[in-house]
Amino acid sequence: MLEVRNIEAGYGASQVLFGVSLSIAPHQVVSLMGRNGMGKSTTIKCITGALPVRKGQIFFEGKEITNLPADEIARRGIALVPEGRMCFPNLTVREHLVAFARPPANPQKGELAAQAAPWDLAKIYELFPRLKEREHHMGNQLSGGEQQMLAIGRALSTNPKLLILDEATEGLAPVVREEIWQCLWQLKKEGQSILLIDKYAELVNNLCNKVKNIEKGIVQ
Ligand SMILES: Nc1ncnc2c1ncn2[C@@H]1O[C@H](COP(=O)(O)OP(=O)(O)OP(=O)(O)O)[C@@H](O)[C@H]1O
Repeated sequence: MLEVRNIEAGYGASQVLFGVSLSIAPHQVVSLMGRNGMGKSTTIKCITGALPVRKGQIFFEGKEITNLPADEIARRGIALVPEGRMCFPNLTVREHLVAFARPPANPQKGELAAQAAPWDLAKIYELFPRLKEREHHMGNQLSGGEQQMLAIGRALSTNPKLLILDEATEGLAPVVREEIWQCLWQLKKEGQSILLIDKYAELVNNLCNKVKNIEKGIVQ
């Protein structure tokens, strides 16, 4: 469903990606692993349209999406749970989960369905009962773990075909981290396609169908 072909990218005069290739089949969970500063987040920025690709191509469901605007890439069904969560301080939990919601893919239109049952508010609350309890709290009244759950819930509310998580368990208490990993297992069970960046190698290896390593901006 996603194919990244030999992309190159960087910031100003500094080149960070020197040839990253990566593919994700429907319902696969794939991880990009690598030491700090190797270009994992930069690769994700290129896929989601936040950073221009200088060379190479990216295809999603067979169509080229290289350097399309970020909102168009999101509309095609790629949702990002960004590093740092990026919850809005002045929106309630419920508002986060309805403001960005989108209906699921329509298989009758030839679109690939992302999962068996579409994500609506009830299903997101079932996955994260804590969000239901905090439904009327503002984004800035939540703990780090709750914000992370909200960031994942918000991404799921768009019924993405591909969910991308950038360091989703970073900085969380062990018990909350465990909850997020349980959620990822649940998503895998439901057939959600996922691209995951996380530094817990053993957990990543257990969960993922495929683990790719990035070294100095190169993934082969
Ligand atoms: N906005 C930016 N402007 C300039 N350089 C940047 C920018 N963002 C990242 N870089 C640099 O690009 C390189 C790759 O960064 P990137 O965030 O992709 O690494 P990463 O593999 O995700 O590592 P980390 O785990 O530390 O986030 C690093 O050297 C970083 O300093």
